[in-house]
Amino acid sequence: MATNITFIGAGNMASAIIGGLIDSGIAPDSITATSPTEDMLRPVSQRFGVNTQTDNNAAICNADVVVLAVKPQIMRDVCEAMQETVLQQRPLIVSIAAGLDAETINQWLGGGHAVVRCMPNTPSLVGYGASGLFANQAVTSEQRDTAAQMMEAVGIVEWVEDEALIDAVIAVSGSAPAYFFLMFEAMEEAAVKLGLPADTARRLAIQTALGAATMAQRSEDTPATLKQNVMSPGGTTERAIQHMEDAELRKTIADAMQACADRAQAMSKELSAG
Ligand SMILES: NC(=O)C1=CN([C@@H]2O[C@H](COP(=O)(O)OP(=O)(O)OC[C@H]3O[C@@H](n4cnc5c(N)ncnc54)[C@H](OP(=O)(O)O)[C@@H]3O)[C@@H](O)[C@H]2O)C=CC1
Ligand SMILES: O=C(O)[C@@H]1CCC=N1
Repeated sequence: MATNITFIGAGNMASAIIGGLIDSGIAPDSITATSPTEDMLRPVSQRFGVNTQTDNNAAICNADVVVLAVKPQIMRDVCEAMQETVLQQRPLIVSIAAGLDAETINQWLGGGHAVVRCMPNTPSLVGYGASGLFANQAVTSEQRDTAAQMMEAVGIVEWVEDEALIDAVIAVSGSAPAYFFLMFEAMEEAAVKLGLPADTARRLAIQTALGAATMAQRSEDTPATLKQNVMSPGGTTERAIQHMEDAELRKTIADAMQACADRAQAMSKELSAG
């Protein structure tokens, strides 16, 4: 990908995408990351060998793609401070912020910009990311390809044509690595109560999740069938699954994902109003 990419913000999510891009063979000197202090930039510079900058405007001067990777709450100030340079340079803008729609970002940058809204997740760091993408009207097909290529370098990409669906993407993949990490915590705690050493329990739980995910990905069977295949009638799994169903685990998951999407919508209203 012969493209200069600047990441505004070098925190958790930007580092995950940068790490995935470097692993996929993208040249480190085509990537620049910014942060207000050198201290925050040292880890990405040392770990990935990318260019770093504390001045956002200087960092986007030669950028083809600008990835906005700061917290949603400071995005307005960050965008407005880059407005003049972005208006001159006209890069493709890729915003990864939760709860900020493409038009709000476009307006904060002065208007008329090609904006791709992207909802990635942290497994991008290891090449197993999952990103939902939405493009505004100004994005050309070439820019669409550039955005897709960038995120495909770190995982899978799904386009949505209705921007409102990005909130569903946040619920099912953007925030979802945390759901699985919670599951690992809970399984480890429970296995320790059953007598296993914590590190053994953690390794077994994580490997099992990896195995289940790989099977689900490769198999033509549905997750429901794969689950059924583990459940011997009258056996142990049936007992565990019945317990989860009785405890309304499905409803807990559905309610949690609804709360996630609702929060994204509320953030959008709060942040675009002011
Ligand atoms: N974490 C995740 O799993 C996901 C996050 N996102 C989105 O990614 C975005 C970033 O989240 P995350 O990486 O978790 O947050 P982090 O706080 O880890 O990263 C944000 C970074 O931006 C830096 N920063 C602050 N002000 C500026 C500025 N003026 N110019 C440049 N950089 C600045 C911060 O530096 P300092 O710490 O010094 O203030 C920090 O390093 C958010 O909008 C979030 O919604 C999307 C999907 C998943
Ligand atoms: O929790 C958050 O707001 C961000 C967006 C998706 C994952 N982390």
